[in-house]
Amino acid sequence: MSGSESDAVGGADGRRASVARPTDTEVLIQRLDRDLPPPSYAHPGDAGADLYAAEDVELLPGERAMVGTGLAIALPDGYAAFVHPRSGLAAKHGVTLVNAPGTVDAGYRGEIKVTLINTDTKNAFRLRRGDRVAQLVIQRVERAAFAEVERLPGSARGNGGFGSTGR
Ligand SMILES: O=c1ccn([C@H]2C[C@H](O)[C@@H](COP(=O)(O)OP(=O)(O)OP(=O)(O)O)O2)c(=O)[nH]1
Ligand SMILES: [Mg+2]
Repeated sequence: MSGSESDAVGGADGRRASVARPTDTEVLIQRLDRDLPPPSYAHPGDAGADLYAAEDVELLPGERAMVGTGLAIALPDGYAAFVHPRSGLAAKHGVTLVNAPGTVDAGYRGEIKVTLINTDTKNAFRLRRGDRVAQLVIQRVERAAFAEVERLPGSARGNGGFGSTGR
């Protein structure tokens, strides 16, 4: 086995149909690749909607690649989308994202891409077009008004970090 899950390209897979609810935030999507399914939540209550690979990729041990998803989106202002790894690929194959989670800005209209890396030291990983490659989490985000001061207010943690509380 190559490690590929071989989801059907363009398959009307009822199991993964996302049913929109009235409380869902509308996110406009454009399928740049019409043969791939739209992003979909596998279960009600899932935070991540699966993204599909638009191309075949083979990653040798330690190798990385930018993988297209054939998807572009327009988020409402005040939102961002985060590209997260799939835990199954990580646990079974050591395949994750170099920049996890990748940040998709609300103003970005290009194709969402996935920076896949094979961290396995022995086995190559093969992904086929149509396989689920990553998941997209949509979140509201705050914009900061950065206010410069001479001295920051004190806190219980202070400057302690990087293991300051022990193992
Ligand atoms: O995993 C990712 C991360 C980013 N992007 C896209 C959407 C995002 O809005 C844009 C820029 O991402 P980011 O700001 O993280 O990258 P950068 O290196 O700072 O590039 P830029 O100078 O274009 O901001 O690239 C993806 O498609 N996938
Ligand atoms: Mg940037």
